[in-house]
Amino acid sequence: MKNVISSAQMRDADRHTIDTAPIASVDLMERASLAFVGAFMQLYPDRHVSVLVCCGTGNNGGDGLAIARLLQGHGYDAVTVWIARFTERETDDFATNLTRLHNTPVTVAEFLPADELPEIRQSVVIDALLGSGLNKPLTGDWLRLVEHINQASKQVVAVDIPTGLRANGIIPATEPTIFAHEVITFQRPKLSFFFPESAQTMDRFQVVDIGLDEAFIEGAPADFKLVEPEDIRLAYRKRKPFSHKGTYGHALIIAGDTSTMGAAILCCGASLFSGAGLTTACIPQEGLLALNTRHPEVMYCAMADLPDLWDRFDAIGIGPGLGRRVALFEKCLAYEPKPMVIDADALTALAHEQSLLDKLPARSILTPHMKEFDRLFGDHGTWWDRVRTAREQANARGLVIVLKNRYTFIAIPDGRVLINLTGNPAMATGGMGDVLTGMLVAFLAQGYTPEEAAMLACYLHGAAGDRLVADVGMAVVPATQVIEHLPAINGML
Ligand SMILES: NC(=O)C1=CN([C@@H]2O[C@H](COP(=O)(O)OP(=O)(O)OC[C@H]3O[C@@H](n4cnc5c(N)ncnc54)[C@H](O)[C@@H]3O)[C@@H](O)[C@H]2O)[C@@H](O)CC1
Ligand SMILES: Nc1ncnc2c1ncn2[C@@H]1O[C@H](COP(=O)(O)OP(=O)(O)O)[C@@H](O)[C@H]1O
Ligand SMILES: [K+]
Repeated sequence: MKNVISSAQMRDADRHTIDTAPIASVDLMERASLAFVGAFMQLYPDRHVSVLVCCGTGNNGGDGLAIARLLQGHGYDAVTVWIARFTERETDDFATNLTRLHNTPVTVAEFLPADELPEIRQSVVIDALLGSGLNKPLTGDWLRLVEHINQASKQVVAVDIPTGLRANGIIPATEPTIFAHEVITFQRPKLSFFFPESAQTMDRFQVVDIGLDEAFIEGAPADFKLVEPEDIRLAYRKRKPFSHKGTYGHALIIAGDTSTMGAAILCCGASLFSGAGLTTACIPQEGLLALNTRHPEVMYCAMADLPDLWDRFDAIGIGPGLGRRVALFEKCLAYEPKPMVIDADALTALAHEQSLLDKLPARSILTPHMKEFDRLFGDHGTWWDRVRTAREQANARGLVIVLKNRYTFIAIPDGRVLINLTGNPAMATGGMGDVLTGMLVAFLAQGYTPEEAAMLACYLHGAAGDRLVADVGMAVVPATQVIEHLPAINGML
């Protein structure tokens, strides 16, 4: 897993790399700018595209000046630079890069406070006004310039972070920022990029390596960790030659009601395709025909038989489409504790009867989306607050809380939050959460720890959706397709 680090830690990594590599600070800026230009050229290969690079006078602006020079060197023939001289301060590396830029044909215009801003005629604006040095909301001339750029409705590519966006995940809705279509960010994504409020500021980001000392970054204390493909490869256990169905555990899915039987069937299908040795469904009897037709491999257990059969199961998933049968949930909490995934209607039951929270088996997995989370733990005005509560609750109660989102946050008992990067908006369709729950139960049944199960299920669920978009070209991914695509994921493990 990779650390997500703060701006202050990034500055430390910067300094450490300069001291130990060793590399001159201005050469590190050159490396960052080269990396930016490499990514930019992929986005805009046409050398005749007109580009306006808007620079502040700090190091983000210094990057902008180097980028303008490098683009010109690569044959981009319509590069213009604007410098916002709104303060007398400039960094040394900015000054060096300005001298270097003056030796090129790139046109440079400087603007003082209150100067009138000309119309922006270029097609693409590179935002190098302010970066991770942002220390207060934009006001005055900065705000005026940012609004001028936003109003021009051009394609905006931000250097490192959109001007005005804080890096630390706290994104006040009222703080103005530039709107960037693309962000090319250095070494690590900024924590804010994973919070839904960042959508008011940016569309997409990509990370470029600028050669900072990785060992130093990974040695820094970090509460947020990115789940990487390598983590999945290491955690995932391939099936053994002499194994049998008993090796892979027995998953019980307690789900479904008359009008929501599909949720139970999706959940069972996901368990089946995620490798549980056996899957049993505790559904209303009226759903049996559908279940047997769709997944003849899945067994059935009547509600009344649950207490007698309970010992057979290695992991329990409860909640998808459970509807009026939620009383079952309370009953199950009285049986011998088993690894458990609590979703959907079972989460709502928890919200109504908070005392049940204390009865959950240790290290249970809760899988709320935003609304379920707030019903359970109270309204939250921002995602930062919501994630903070998830951390506190996971830590205090020893739970794994899978807070579902474009980037799902997995709060684990030790206080850390794992961020899952896979998945895409084509997956924003009903039933997708039921699939995730079935996957989680299957991994628990196979003996994975709740943390491992959460990491594997979230990653593979999103990766299956990503494959369907990238390889099959689907614009919308129905949940059944994710289930059927899960075996194909095996090829990447
Ligand atoms: N590893 C790194 O940290 C590297 C950083 N580089 C670049 O350096 C940037 C950070 O540079 P700086 O620390 O010089 O800071 P910035 O260039 O982001 O900001 C410059 C200065 O503006 C002032 N300021 C902050 N918020 C303001 C506001 N709202 N209104 C008016 N003034 C404000 C602050 O005094 C700040 O130091 C990064 O974003 C990145 O682009 C790269 O050059 C290379 C490596
Ligand atoms: N825009 C998106 N990007 C990535 N993943 C998404 C997106 N929209 C939904 N998902 C994923 O799909 C699942 C939806 O879960 P949920 O809202 O509980 O669905 P349902 O209740 O319909 O089953 C979550 O795992 C979520 O992360
Ligand atoms: K910027």
